[in-house]
Amino acid sequence: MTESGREGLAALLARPEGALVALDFDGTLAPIVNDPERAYAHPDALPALARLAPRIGVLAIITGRPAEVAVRLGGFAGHPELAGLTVLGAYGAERWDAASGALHRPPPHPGIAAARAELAALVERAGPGVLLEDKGNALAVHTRTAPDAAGVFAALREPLTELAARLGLALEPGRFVLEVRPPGMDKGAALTALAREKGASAVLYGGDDLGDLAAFDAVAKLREDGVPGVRVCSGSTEVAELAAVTDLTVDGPGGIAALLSALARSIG
Ligand SMILES: O=P(O)(O)OC[C@H]1O[C@H](O[C@H]2O[C@H](CO)[C@@H](O)[C@H](O)[C@H]2O)[C@H](O)[C@@H](O)[C@@H]1O
Repeated sequence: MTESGREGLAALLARPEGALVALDFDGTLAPIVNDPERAYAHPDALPALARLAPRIGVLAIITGRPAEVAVRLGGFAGHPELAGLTVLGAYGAERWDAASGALHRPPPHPGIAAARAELAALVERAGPGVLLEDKGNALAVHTRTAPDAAGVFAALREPLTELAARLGLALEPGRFVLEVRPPGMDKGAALTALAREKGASAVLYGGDDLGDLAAFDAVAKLREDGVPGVRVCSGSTEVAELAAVTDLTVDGPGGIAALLSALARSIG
């Protein structure tokens, strides 16, 4: 644990009713699997979240998934303990609040329809094991199940970067995934806005992938602005570099669930 992380954690435990705990979904609450449609939350995640939520100010999920997909795969709806949960989907462009059940979803970016048509052909040509995940307002090309997952990922990066730029979209690289999505929002902006909205006195953010870097940067910026925070890496061999920019590394989604349970026990 870094010194700043220690301070962030101490502030969270000293005044848990003012704390914001925000977590990524895939790779942090849900183990990574081959089929994105079957990426369910770790069995210990929901009980840990349910124990922690009533003991802190705000619990949030900030994910690249559409908000309603994260709610479904996480099993987050209909739990009295999670009545205050907020899920920010599509890197913060979408919002679902458990309290009201309301879902805010912006209209699709005009470039997405054109990207959809082009990507279908590109994925077809890329060979076996390359999958297209259609998220409505974003398109993710997965190479995890290709025979040469890393090679295909590297080969697709340039054409997808070019396609995204041409259509006014952004390219979001992740764990064997290249996502084409609307620009203008990231997890850092989403986390900062939520922290300000809720008047958070301390922040904890946990994530596992490159898309979480903006949120880790946001925690560092909040710290400079006087809001203590702690950055937790859900560790993996796939994104080993993340440990260098976080305060604490735990062993994947199981480690995250154990940390959340330990926080709930410490708060009492
Ligand atoms: O922001 P996140 O919640 O971490 O979502 C990021 C992307 O996660 C998903 O892909 C990743 O998980 C899949 C299921 O375990 C795995 O097969 C894939 O290799 C990973 O990259 C999701 O499918 C994407 O849409 C998200 O953007």
